[in-house]
This record gives sequence, structure tokens and C-alpha cells, in this order.
Amino acid sequence: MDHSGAHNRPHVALLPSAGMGHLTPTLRLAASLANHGLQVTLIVGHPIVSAAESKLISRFLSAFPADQVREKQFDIVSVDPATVNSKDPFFIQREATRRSLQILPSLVSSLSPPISALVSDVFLMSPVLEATAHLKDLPQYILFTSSARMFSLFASYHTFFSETSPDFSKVGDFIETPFPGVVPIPISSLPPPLRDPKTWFASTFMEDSKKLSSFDGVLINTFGKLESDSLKGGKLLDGLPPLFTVGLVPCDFEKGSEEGGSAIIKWLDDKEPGSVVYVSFGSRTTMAKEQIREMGEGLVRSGCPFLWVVKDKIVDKEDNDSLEDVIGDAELVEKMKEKGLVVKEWVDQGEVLGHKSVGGFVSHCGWNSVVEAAWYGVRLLGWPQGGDQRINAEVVERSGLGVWAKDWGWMGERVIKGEDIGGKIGEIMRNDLLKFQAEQIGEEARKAVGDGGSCENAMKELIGKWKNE
Ligand SMILES: O=c1ccn([C@@H]2O[C@H](COP(=O)(O)OP(=O)(O)O[C@H]3O[C@H](CO)[C@@H](O)[C@H](O)[C@H]3O)[C@@H](O)[C@H]2O)c(=O)[nH]1
Repeated sequence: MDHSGAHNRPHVALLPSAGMGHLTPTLRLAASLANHGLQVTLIVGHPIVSAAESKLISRFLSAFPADQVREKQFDIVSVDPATVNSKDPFFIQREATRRSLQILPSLVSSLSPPISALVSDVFLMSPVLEATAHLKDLPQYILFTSSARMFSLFASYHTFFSETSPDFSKVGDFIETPFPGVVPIPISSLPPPLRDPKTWFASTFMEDSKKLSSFDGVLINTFGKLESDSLKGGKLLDGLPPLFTVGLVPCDFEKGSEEGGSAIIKWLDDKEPGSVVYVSFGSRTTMAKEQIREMGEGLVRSGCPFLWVVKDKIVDKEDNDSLEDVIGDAELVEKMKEKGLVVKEWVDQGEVLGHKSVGGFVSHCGWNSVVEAAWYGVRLLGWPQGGDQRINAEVVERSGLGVWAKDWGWMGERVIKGEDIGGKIGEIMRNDLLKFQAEQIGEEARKAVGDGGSCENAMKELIGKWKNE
């Protein structure tokens, strides 16, 4: 296939994986490329799992002219969940997407003008490579949606563990990755499924980790003071492709008409600057009812005004219970009304974190939430629940953006009492040093993404490559 046509206005195709944690950075990248004058095609598998994803895609597409940004759809085959070894709809969708990618060569070949590069989500690596193996001159990139610290684990995972046995005796209590700025990763911070090579997550992680060298580059969503220095210099892994640390931050197309959005902003408008603690665990993390009640108690005890996004179903379309039913304690609901606003709906997190009244964020440390807190200079109390989140929480603490609760366990391991939660929230909200550090990180983030900053330079370098290829 001839890809030589797209010289001055490169055309790039992006292939996201399932879930807002993956779609959001892909669309932020797509918007940034479009704002740099590139033509973008978003390759989207249908049906889409959540309403939040469908809405964000529509907003993105309608924010740009059709001759600059387009969607190309493909059908996702249905899979037997038993073969995925997971009940999580987003994991099932991810595997179903992996199994549907044979369509990719014909889909890519049909794009006009021919594309200068394909950027795929890290979760889709191996099947993308397999399907496009014969498209030798197609530059292939990966978007890594988590921290650089997590990337260091991903890139070196196959050098520590084999397919059949996670031999922890080889690594001791810490994994020392070959990335010079990355402090050793405690084994206790490994995403729980990676401890068992038989899990689907561990086997795809292993398979994909070995294939990094087949790509032309990896884009990592991180910046400046937060951690991008951790990937520079020193002896990285042999054959590792170039790394581009692009900072992917909230964009205009995301702002919009969330149903209760204006009521939330009005509520925030009435609060003292920096006084509100915002609580959200991302797009797909649910809490058990008992823990939800303790969280409510904790927020009341903290004495701070709070905005809390409650979630008790993984997929938003199935989330039909009332707030009162989910909290299940009418007295607590009444108590919370005095100080807080509790919602059970999608909120515009960028708008909330950017509001002057918000001074703290209780987060599971999903990487997008961490980057957004850094971008808006909001200090963070991390309560990692699963996956990469402890590794990300370690970045939060090391950078000075916040602290994390190290003895609260992984999701559902045990119920954390309201007294402890309230105490920790009070601590971070009274901590002026943390407030100062977080604000500094926000300033550094703006420099990195602004003209002449490290992220903007990385983006320009990448676009320059695509123009010349
Ligand atoms: O009411 C809400 C809830 C979420 N968000 C946004 O949704 C995204 C959520 O992403 P993230 O904070 O990364 O959390 P998850 O949705 O849990 O993301 C998954 O994907 C991330 C990136 O790979 C991983 O770091 C996480 O561990 C994994 O759970 C963020 O941009 C939030 O701003 C909203 O705007 N409104």
C-alpha cells in the first residue's frame, strides 16, 4: 500500500480500547492532532459498552469539521465471557475487540488519503500487529494510557516473569525496572491479576510486553514534574522504540451539557475557594454498599464541604437505582445534605477539578484522574482499588501531588471505617505544603503542554516524523 500521499497534512488513524479510561486519552490525543492541523480518523468498534463513551464520541465528532475528523466503524464480534475469564464488561469488550481486528487491513486501506500512522491502544497491541503484519510500510504507534512508572513495568515484565510462573523469588520484594528514574516497584503494588500467570490479564500483558520493539513509537500520557523525567537517559531496554511523553489534558469538546452539570457548578460557586473535597473513583469502579455508607460517614466527619460521585454499577446503562437505595440509610442521606452534594451521574470532572472551590480530590488513582488533578493543581488523597492504581499512587506521592492510603487494602479486601476516611481527608485538606506542591505541579504541567514545553515539543517531533515519512 502506498502511504506517501499524506505529506503536509498527515492523516492519522486512532484505535481506542474499551472504557472511558482508554477512550478519553485517545480522544484528547485526536483533538490535539486535529488542532495541530492533522486529519484524524477514529476507528471505533460497535456496539459501545457505556453511554458515557457514546456521548463523548459524539461530542468529539461534532467539535471538528467532517473533512478533518471522521469516524470509521467496525463490528465487534460477541465472545463467550467464559473464554475471557472475567465478568467485567469492559474486559470482555477489550477481548472481543482483540478478536475482531482481522478487519483492520481492509479498513485501514479504505481510508483516504492514505494514513501516515496508526496509533492503537496498548490493550490491543498483539492483534493489531498480527492483523497488519503485511502492511510493512505502515508506521505503528502505541498509546500507553497509564503512568510512565506503569510503562516501565509493562516494558520489562517479560524479563522478570515467565508465561508459566510468576517467580517472585527472582525479584524479591521489589521489581527494579531498567528505567533509571523509576524507583523500584514493590511486589505488593503489582496489579493483582499479574500475580497469577493463568489470568487473562497476565497472559495478554506478557504477550504484548514482548512486542513493544515491533512498534515505531510509544506515546505516554505524562508530563513535567509529575514523572516524565523518569524515562530519560540511562540504559532502557534493548529494542525499545522511541517514547513520546505527550500530556493529554481536558479539551474543549469534553465540556458540555451533563444533565446535572449546572446545578453542580452552582453548588460549587457558593463555597469558599479551595474548601471542597471532590470524591470520585473514575468511570468503572464500584463500591460495596457497606463501604459506600462508611464513605458517607467519613465525608460527614471530615467537616469539609464535599462533592461525591457515587457509583454502584460498572456500566452506567445498568445504573438505575436511586441514590437513597444505594446509600440505604435515610438518616445518613439527610446528614450529608448539610455539608455535601452527592450525585449518582456522570459529571464533567475537568470542570469540577478546575473550579476554584475544589481543593482536594479523593481518587482511586486511575491515571487520567491523576493527570487531571495535576493539570488543575488539586491535591489528592489516593485510595487505589485495583489494576495500575497503586503504581500510579506512588507517582502521586513521590511527585508531591498528594498522599495515598497504604493500609486500606485493594478493592473489597476489607471495609474502611468512616472515622479513618474522615481523618485522612481532614489531614490532606489542612496540609498547606501539599496544597502548595499541587499548585506548583499544575503550573509545571501548563508549561510542559504550552508552547516550547516538553510535551508540546514531543508532539511536534512526532508530527514532524509523520510529515516526513
Ligand atoms: O463522573 C465521571 C467519572 C469519570 N470521568 C472521567 O473519566 C475518566 C476516568 O479515567 P480514570 O481516572 O483513568 O479512571 P478509570 O475509568 O478507572 O480508568 C481505567 O483506565 C485507566 C487508564 O488506563 C487506568 O489507570 C485505571 O486504573 C482504569 O480503571 C477521567 O478522565 C475522568 O475525568 C468523568 O469525567 N466523570
